[in-house]
Amino acid sequence: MLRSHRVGDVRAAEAALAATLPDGELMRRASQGLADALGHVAAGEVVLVLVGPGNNGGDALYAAVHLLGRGVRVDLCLLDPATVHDDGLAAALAAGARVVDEPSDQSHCLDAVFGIGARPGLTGRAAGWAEWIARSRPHTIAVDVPSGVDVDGATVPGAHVRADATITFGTYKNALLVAPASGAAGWNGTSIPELVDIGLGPYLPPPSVEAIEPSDGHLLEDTFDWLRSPTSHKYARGVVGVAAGSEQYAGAAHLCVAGAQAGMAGMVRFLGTAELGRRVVDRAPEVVVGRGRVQAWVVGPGGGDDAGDQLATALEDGVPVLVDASGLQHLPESFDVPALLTPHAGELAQMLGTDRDAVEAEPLAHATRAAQRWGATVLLKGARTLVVTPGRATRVNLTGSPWLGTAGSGDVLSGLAGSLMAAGADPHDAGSLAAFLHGAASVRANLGGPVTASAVAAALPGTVAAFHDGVLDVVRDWRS
Ligand SMILES: NC(=O)C1=CN([C@@H]2O[C@H](COP(=O)(O)OP(=O)(O)OC[C@H]3O[C@@H](n4cnc5c(N)ncnc54)[C@H](O)[C@@H]3O)[C@@H](O)[C@H]2O)[C@@H](O)CC1
Repeated sequence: MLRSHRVGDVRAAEAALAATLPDGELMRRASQGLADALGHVAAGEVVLVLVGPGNNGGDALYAAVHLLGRGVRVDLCLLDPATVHDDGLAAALAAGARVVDEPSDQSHCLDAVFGIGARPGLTGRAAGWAEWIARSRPHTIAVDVPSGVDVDGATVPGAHVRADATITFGTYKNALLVAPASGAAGWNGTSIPELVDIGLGPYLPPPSVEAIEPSDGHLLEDTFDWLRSPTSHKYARGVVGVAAGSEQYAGAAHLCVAGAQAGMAGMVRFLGTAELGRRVVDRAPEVVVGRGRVQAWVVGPGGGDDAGDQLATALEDGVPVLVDASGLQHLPESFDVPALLTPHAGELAQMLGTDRDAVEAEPLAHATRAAQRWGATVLLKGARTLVVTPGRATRVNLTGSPWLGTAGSGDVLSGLAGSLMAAGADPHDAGSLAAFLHGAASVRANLGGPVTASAVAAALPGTVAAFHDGVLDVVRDWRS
């Protein structure tokens, strides 16, 4: 699991660790790690270091000393010479760095304007530097975080640096994992921001945000007891009820069922019109049509006018429920059962009485508001799908690719997540595991190119197996 922490928690952990170490040792570790991570810069090349007033600038100045020692040339732009890290500057100058007034034609840039001490939004010269990066496109590495982003809220409320990569210290920060700020941290293909271990681990509290990784296949056996049982049978695995599809969106019924069949439940029960039921069974003969006992319900994908009635009926069963799409327009005041709500940004905006732009600008804040409002788990679909449950570390999904934004992929996701709930996962684990598997399946289905929702569903069983066996390979493909 990748973990990110809030600034206050990072600072407290740093203070506790620093108290056990000689003065300056933390910055020494950070700057050494930073210089090591800059191994791709060759002797003779010029790196422009944008230096702010705090320790973030100090890290970069000491890293510059290492670079200069390797024959790299270093230009320094100082935001304010009066407030720069004095000892760091003296060391860099003594090693041969040169102070320049403004950026010019350097092809490498180190953004050390602000770190975790940043107030969001750059102004004045710092904003001008961010503009220069956007215009001249030097290869830019952000130190700890890209300057100007909101580190905890993971938003980009004003001018900020857009980096090609970020090298961060001690633990991830929310802004490096969660959109939209994660876009400024410079994800490249399959890589994520690089983490330099400075020894913070034992001093960190539980994370603010976490992300499932390919090596977390143990989560399946941790979550689904019956996976370890040789006497397991279909009812032990659970039955998932799917109330999805309508005359207008008949395909949603098929796709939701396909997602549910690819999940962990032992049986799928379908509820819909007689005609839709016949069509579902024609394509998926394992499905049982009609009411009966289920361990979790999925209501709403591609639903019609009766979505409200279907949700009310499902809630009478007293089992966990996943509500998607049209079902989201009929939410009760609160839930008496574990609930997973799976809106996209537009649907979440409607639920909260705001507009889509506001949700996209602050997805973490809005998903959190909705989770608290309904006392439910909210899975906010997007390029960085969020799963938010009051009292739990938020999960952000890092698998998938832009190709996953395709008609019907949400129907597959809700079927899959409902299937995991029926099989014993709570809404938080079900939503986050489903998002992880769904994204990974899309990449496995066709790395680097388009996928259909049906192809994603077809790739799911193999993805579950590979995850369980710890042999998942490439799971993301984001090219910025
Ligand atoms: N605390 C520690 O022990 C360690 C800190 N490290 C580094 O230290 C950084 C944090 O250092 P600092 O706390 O000095 O914080 P920063 O280096 O982020 O700088 C904060 C300073 O910048 C000013 N500032 C922030 N945002 C501004 C804005 N938008 N416009 C104008 N001025 C603004 C603040 O008033 C403050 O003076 C980390 O990100 C990391 O790079 C590392 O060396 C590891 C160890």
